[in-house]
Amino acid sequence: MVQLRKVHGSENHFFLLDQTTLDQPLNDGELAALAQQVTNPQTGILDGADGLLVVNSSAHANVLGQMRVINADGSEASMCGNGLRTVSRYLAEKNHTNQFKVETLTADLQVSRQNDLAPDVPAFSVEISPVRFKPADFPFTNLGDGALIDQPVPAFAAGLNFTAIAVPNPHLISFVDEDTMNSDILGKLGAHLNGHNDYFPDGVNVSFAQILGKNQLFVRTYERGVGFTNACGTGMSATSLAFAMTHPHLGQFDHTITVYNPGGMVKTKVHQAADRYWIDLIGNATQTHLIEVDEAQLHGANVTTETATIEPTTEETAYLKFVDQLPKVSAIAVKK
Ligand SMILES: N[C@H](CCC[C@H](N)C(=O)O)C(=O)O
Repeated sequence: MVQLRKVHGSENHFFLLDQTTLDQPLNDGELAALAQQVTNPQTGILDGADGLLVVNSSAHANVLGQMRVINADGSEASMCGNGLRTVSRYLAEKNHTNQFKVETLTADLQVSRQNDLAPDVPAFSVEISPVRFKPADFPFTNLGDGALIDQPVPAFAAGLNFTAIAVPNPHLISFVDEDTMNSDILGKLGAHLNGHNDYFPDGVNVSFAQILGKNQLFVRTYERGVGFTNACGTGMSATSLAFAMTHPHLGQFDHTITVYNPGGMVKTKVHQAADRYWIDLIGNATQTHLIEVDEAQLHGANVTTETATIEPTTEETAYLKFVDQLPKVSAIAVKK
């Protein structure tokens, strides 16, 4: 029997699998098949999830593990901000330490345990980088041959400006008013740019942001490979950087930015040094269920209520209590 965990950052839900506990790690095809099966509300368990976080060993110095991210549709992403917080907590508790690095597809990222956000609501800070802007980094086409920063793109939506930032997974961001936030524009644009389109051949995470005040945002994201999620960590991080770059009198570098989302709230801090940017993403790392299943069922993409034993923790109740005491900033409800 091996252990699987159900975890979330701001109600962006994942199953977490530590492959170092397996006799035989899953190959890439098996990982994609398992992600699609177990995250599907119909075929999986616990109302499904937004993706699968895979922990492997790392040979890099001062690095406690490697994180891979498989979206619900089986596609692999280079980064996952909410997921990295939960992987960091898992590795911190497994190795009895609170500050270290985690290897991701393009960089070893600094992570550290933070004070609990509330009783039984553990929190971590994770580095989001590298940050890129060139069309080839997404990739995107037909939007000019330089960075896309605060530009109108009528083909996407009339009257909106867009910014493209890769962290390093690809993000398209627009600052919008409340009516636009509550309209179907984000869902339609997200579906279009993640289907057959002339701009983002590999898809893109699309975020709409409302500016609530100085260093305060509400962000909603239509994620590549998933659709609407309650929060997207890299999306909120990229949006915070776009905020500081395009609204410098409201979004400040090196200041804490509070980012509300349909699943709760995180904090970000955007930094700029000579030739690079990076973002700190701080928020909950909640573990809602411990799951026991035979390794063979993982290889066979067959984790169901028949094959797995599922134990809830007390942390979801604690997290919802934390969310209840937050200011009500949006009518957009949590997606189950
Ligand atoms: N859907 C994303 C990966 C998950 C990122 C998101 N869940 C986060 O917390 O950053 C992509 O394909 O780039």
